[in-house]
Amino acid sequence: MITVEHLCKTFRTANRSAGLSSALKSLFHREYKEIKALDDISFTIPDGEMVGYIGPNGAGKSSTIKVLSGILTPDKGECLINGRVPWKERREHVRDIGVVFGQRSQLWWDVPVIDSFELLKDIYKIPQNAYRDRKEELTELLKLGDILRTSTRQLSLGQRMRCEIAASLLHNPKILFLDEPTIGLDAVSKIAVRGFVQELNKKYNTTVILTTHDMQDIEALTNRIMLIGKGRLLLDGSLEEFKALAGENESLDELVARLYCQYHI
Ligand SMILES: Nc1ncnc2c1ncn2[C@@H]1O[C@H](COP(=O)(O)OP(=O)(O)OP(=O)(O)O)[C@@H](O)[C@H]1O
Repeated sequence: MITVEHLCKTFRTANRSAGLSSALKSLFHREYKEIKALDDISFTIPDGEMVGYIGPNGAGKSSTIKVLSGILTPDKGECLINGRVPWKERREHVRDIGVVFGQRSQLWWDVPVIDSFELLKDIYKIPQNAYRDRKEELTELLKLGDILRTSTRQLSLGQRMRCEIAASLLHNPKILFLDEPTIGLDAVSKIAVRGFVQELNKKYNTTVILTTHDMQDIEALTNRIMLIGKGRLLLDGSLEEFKALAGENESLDELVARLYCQYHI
């Protein structure tokens, strides 16, 4: 169970104009601007739910995932995941979660994928038998047989993403955070990733929080949508309720674009 109450996070960044004289000036006098990445966010996610967390670029989606995974400490607010505060009990918390950032890799770049898996086994202290069974299961489901001995840098994007997903699940986490998991993938790879996540949820009741700009991912995988903009949670309801907002002949992409305009986000 994930409970988030009144979460706030503000980033303070230096304002810098272009040019050498501005660079010199900024050595003596700096102006700062504040960005409210998370502005009073509250929600609850029960075990086994698949949630789509959507919003435009810069809305605060990744910041939320970072707080929930314990990477980022909020300024204010509460968050309890399976009874733990993520950023305070990180060591224990990471055993419960798997995280896939589509735009970043958690695999070691120059070594065969299987070596990354072995390292993760040691990091998560996965017992040998449990690791072997899990690796075999993931290898079969994600069709990794031919690529486990290839180094990450030599994999295609689709192959790498399947390996990333397997790596995030080796320790059998109860919660999976997927941040743009199908970005840049071809249609076949996208369908494979979606199918796998559906199976995972069905078999293990894994909670899935998916952030993406791909509304087909959202439609295929989630039963609840949360829409965030400028750090604020603007909509939270079932996929059906969300779809009902669409006008006649309006696609989900068009609906989302209209909502972004409507909310000025
Ligand atoms: N480390 C940081 N320092 C300063 N500002 C940051 C930092 N991380 C995020 N921000 C700002 O916080 C806001 C929310 O960023 P976040 O990455 O959470 O958005 P997002 O919804 O994930 O966007 P995208 O869809 O582009 O990935 C943005 O305005 C971003 O510039």
